[in-house]
Amino acid sequence: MQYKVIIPAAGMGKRMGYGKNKLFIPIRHTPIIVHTLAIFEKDEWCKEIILVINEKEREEIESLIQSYEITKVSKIINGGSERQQSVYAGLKTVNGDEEIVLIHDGARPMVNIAHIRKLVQEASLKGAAVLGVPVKDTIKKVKDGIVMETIDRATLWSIQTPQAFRASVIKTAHESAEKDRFLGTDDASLVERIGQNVIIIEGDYENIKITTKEDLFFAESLLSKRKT
Ligand SMILES: Nc1ccn([C@@H]2O[C@H](COP(=O)(O)OP(=O)(O)OP(=O)(O)O)[C@@H](O)[C@H]2O)c(=O)n1
Ligand SMILES: C[C@](O)(CO)[C@H](O)COP(=O)(O)O
Repeated sequence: MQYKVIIPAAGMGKRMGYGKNKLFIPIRHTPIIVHTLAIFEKDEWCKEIILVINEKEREEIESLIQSYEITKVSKIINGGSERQQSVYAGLKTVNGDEEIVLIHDGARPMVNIAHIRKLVQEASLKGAAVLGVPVKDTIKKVKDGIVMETIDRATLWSIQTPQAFRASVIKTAHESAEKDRFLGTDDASLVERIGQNVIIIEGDYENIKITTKEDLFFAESLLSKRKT
């Protein structure tokens, strides 16, 4: 079983406050984006990486790909101002309709290959599948600083990437979202809105998205543990 992966890496890392794209921050002397790319370089089921970048960072990215010998990067596409636009730019380069396409944040360098493969198998059967973990905290709806509602935690999952789709499903979903000017925070929400079921595959709590500086400490200790 094989898949292609689109890796959006064109963000600005504003919440990290690093002053440039957080994906260049080194963890154990290797940039975050390289850790992420290396996972798919290693997975034999992955046949192609489509990397979506900020055009101003092309030279830096190409140099990293060369020096770390990431051979599966077939295309380096310029992204947009929103994550969804970046993903769609990468998706437009995918021709087949039946192939399995994964979309994985460049900011998630610790995803487990076994979970990726479960996603691929589920997406090939059902058309759409995402990784997630049950929420550990109590979640409440708040308005103007006042708690409006406590949501039943048994129904809540924290959704991650990769998100895996049959190419025809995710292409239709992005086309529909663009036509309707709908902006979602993940790709699965675009698929849900066109009436396609999305299957949850339980992942693990190590697959964090590196977003704020506290996440760097967690990532550093996890990657150190894995290397020992
Ligand atoms: N216009 C954008 C915005 C985000 N991303 C990518 O989507 C992933 C998830 O986005 P996020 O964690 O929000 O990254 P940033 O947008 O860089 O962070 P911030 O919102 O703090 O600026 C990241 O790998 C990021 O590089 C992208 O390709 N294009
Ligand atoms: C796609 C995602 O990682 C799923 O949790 C998340 O929605 C990305 O959000 P961001 O604000 O673009 O990082």
